[in-house]
Amino acid sequence: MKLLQMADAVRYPRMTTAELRKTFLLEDLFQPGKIGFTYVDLDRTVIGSAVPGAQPLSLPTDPALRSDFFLERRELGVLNVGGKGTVSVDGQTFATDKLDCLYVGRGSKEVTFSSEAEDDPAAFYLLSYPAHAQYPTAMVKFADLQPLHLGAVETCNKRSIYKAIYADGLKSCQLVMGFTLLESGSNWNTMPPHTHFRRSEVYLYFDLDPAHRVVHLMGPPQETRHLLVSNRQVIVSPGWSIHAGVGTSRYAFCWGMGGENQAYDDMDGAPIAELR
Ligand SMILES: O=C(O)C(=O)C[C@H](O)C(=O)CO
Ligand SMILES: [Zn+2]
Repeated sequence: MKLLQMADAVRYPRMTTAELRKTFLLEDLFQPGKIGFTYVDLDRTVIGSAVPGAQPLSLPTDPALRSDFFLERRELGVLNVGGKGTVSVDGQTFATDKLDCLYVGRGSKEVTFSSEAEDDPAAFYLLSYPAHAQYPTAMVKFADLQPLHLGAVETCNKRSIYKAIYADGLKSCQLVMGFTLLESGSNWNTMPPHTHFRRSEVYLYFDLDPAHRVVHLMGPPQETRHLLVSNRQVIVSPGWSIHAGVGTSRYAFCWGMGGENQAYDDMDGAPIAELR
């Protein structure tokens, strides 16, 4: 497991492009036939991916966790952004299609991931935080999610927010997780932007053509920087940072949060005209 140490808002303005990318961007997820993780010291976030091939992949523990099994003191959100695949949790199996989301509760011991077809493998995005209590392992299908429609054609930010793990959906200790799909012709996400010092956030950009990029904006509203992000790469966004982006073509993204509260709407808006 890689260990990632976050920069703070004081050090951040003097960072080079390479330093910003090394600190806030995870570039090498979703390796075929592999499961892998990065442990971030911010909110004890663990970010990972599993792309099973012919053989299933098991959720391993790691010396960094000092636990007998991965979910001994943690909870896990799983979003399938690839082909059909199955997640098995202590003998209970969940057949997932693309955009189905699973919550795996603290205390779950044996978790395995498999693909239905090797030539169209499942791509499981994994996001985990410490958990103080056990909530039931459960899945929500994409078709059963009720989207929240935001934005407008005129501002190129028409999009649908699908909340999966949150107070009125799959229950969790601190993880809040869902994804946002942009309408054709709209390419801005989270604009106007916001911060929420009470929670850090993690964005996985996906369904982006390999030749295209998302220009992700980060930093305090009055001190922004940008990062050029490719398909299936992850941005870590501390509570002091905005997290917004504009694509050079269509994309989707999964957002997930951990921290002080689970109130999705608890955001401190940053008016566009005040951004620097
Ligand atoms: O497009 C959006 O707006 C989002 O998806 C916003 C994220 O869900 C978010 O930042 C939640 O805090
Ligand atoms: Zn946010």
